[in-house]
Amino acid sequence: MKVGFIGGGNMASAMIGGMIQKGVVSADDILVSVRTEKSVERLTNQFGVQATMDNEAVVAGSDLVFLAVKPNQIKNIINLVKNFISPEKIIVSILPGKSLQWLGTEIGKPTKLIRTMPNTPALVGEGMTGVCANDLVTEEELQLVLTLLKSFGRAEVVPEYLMDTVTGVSGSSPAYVFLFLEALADAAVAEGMPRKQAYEFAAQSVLGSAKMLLETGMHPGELKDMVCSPGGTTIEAVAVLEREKLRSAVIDATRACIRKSKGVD
Ligand SMILES: NC(=O)C1=CN([C@@H]2O[C@H](COP(=O)(O)OP(=O)(O)OC[C@H]3O[C@@H](n4cnc5c(N)ncnc54)[C@H](O)[C@@H]3O)[C@@H](O)[C@H]2O)C=CC1
Ligand SMILES: O=C(O)[C@@H]1CCC=N1
Repeated sequence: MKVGFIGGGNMASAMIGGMIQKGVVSADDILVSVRTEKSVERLTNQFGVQATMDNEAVVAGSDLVFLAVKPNQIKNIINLVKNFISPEKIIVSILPGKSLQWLGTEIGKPTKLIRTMPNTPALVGEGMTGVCANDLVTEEELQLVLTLLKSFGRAEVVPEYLMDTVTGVSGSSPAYVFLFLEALADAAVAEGMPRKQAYEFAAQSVLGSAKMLLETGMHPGELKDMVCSPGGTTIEAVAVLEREKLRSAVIDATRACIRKSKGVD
């Protein structure tokens, strides 16, 4: 199977890297179109894929095509390539805010469409992708796409009305987590820890905490309580985070992201 990507930026590169590393698609079977010669060179050197500036050639030559450009480019791209989209090809969007119906209308003919929202931890095999499909996609085809997406992390089917929520809770959230990690490390640096070591201690702590939540099935409040010794150090930090409204800030920020995803034009 030939897998195409229109757009080879941050997100597509993370997905391509993950797929090749896991061996679900070989680099020879991946075609990518980008806007500049420099990007063609980067993708060829980095992954050994076939990179080009010819979007039509990528659609014509692929069985499955990921649309991985920015939302403001997608109308133009669809106009350029729609004549090369045939009924047996599967089109997989990774764009926020663009519904299956919107994509179908732009393409202008019955097309197998899958809408996804991945995230950049795909680059290290720990992505999280939300997925929904239109009714022209068979169960077998959906499973095939899930296999591709699971090569770089977890992937789950969700109803389409939750896709903007997926943008907020996992698509965009690595950025919020990196802000938190940077601040955590800054505090350690302020107390004299070398920067590199501070990132290692902070990142491994967040990684381990996330793993505990996923693997123990325990409530996050219970896991937090396990860390807070009575009269101890942790509860002092928790009290400051509560006073500074960390949780409200995260809820408000995530909902702002979801609102933006709903309103993408
Ligand atoms: N970066 C992220 O964490 C995530 C991004 N997304 C979505 O993925 C899409 C791509 O985002 P990024 O990779 O971050 O953006 P990016 O700016 O890194 O990449 C965009 C890519 O599109 C290509 N491109 C632009 N115009 C083109 C054209 N006319 N023909 C062919 N290629 C063209 C560029 O060469 C570039 O490779 C966006 O819709 C974004 O919302 C979804 C989930 C996570
Ligand atoms: O910021 C963005 O628009 C994209 C969508 C999810 C993550 N990055």
